[in-house]
Amino acid sequence: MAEHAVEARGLIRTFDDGTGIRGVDLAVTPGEVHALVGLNGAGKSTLMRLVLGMLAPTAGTVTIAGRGFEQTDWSRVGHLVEYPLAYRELTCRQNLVLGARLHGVMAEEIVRMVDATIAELGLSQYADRRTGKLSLGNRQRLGLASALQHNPGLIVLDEPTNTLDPAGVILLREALLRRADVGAGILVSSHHLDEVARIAQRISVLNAGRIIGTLDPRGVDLERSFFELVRRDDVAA
Ligand SMILES: Nc1ncnc2c1ncn2[C@@H]1O[C@H](COP(=O)(O)OP(=O)(O)OP(=O)(O)O)[C@@H](O)[C@H]1O
Repeated sequence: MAEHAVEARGLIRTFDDGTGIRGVDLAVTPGEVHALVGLNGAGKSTLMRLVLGMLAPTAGTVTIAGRGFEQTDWSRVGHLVEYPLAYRELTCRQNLVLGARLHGVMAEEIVRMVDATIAELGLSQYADRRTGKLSLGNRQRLGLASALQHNPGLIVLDEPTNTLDPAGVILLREALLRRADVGAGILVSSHHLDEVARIAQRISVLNAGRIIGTLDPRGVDLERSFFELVRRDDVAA
């Protein structure tokens, strides 16, 4: 069986107030878009940070392409969790070149790759503008470009459509589907059920730190199914 792009087993990380992640198993297969949905505070960002090794688990394991963190090839991972990391005084293009170097992209590949991603995310007219002068949405597009440009095998994005305009949402959707088509495994969190239903093969519902069920992306009235799952879980708790 092909190995997972990422696999988490028995992940636990609770905070002092008792919230956090309370035992999660999760896998993303190559070529799959796996969406995580949940209410504010359900634990989506915490889970993504655990999956990326940005936060240490109290218990559980994560493997990326079959390897533990120590052996992970981080040049094959792209992520945007929390806010886009970019130097304000550098231009969009300069930030992307730097990101490409950090991801180990070969020098002769960088210009072509950066130009392609700038066009892909609709940043051409801002390419030479200082990042500090970009609007919030264009800074988000830059963060996404940096996460995607090196065509990673694993992509992890936390609420990537935040601050994007409708054109940006479509560009992102197409960019993700293109990468999934060539085998990337994509883990993406969102509050927009309709949007994730367009791209995800699997939608996992997170509530109070646990995965409580899945939604069928082709199902009708996803909102109702989502709230029903959450309500039942809250009542059981
Ligand atoms: N570093 C931290 N220290 C203490 N508590 C934390 C920390 N990070 C997250 N939490 C708590 O863990 C819970 C889950 O937060 P998290 O940000 O993962 O939720 P989320 O599902 O991403 O929410 P949202 O949709 O609002 O972004 C919250 O109650 C939050 O206050």
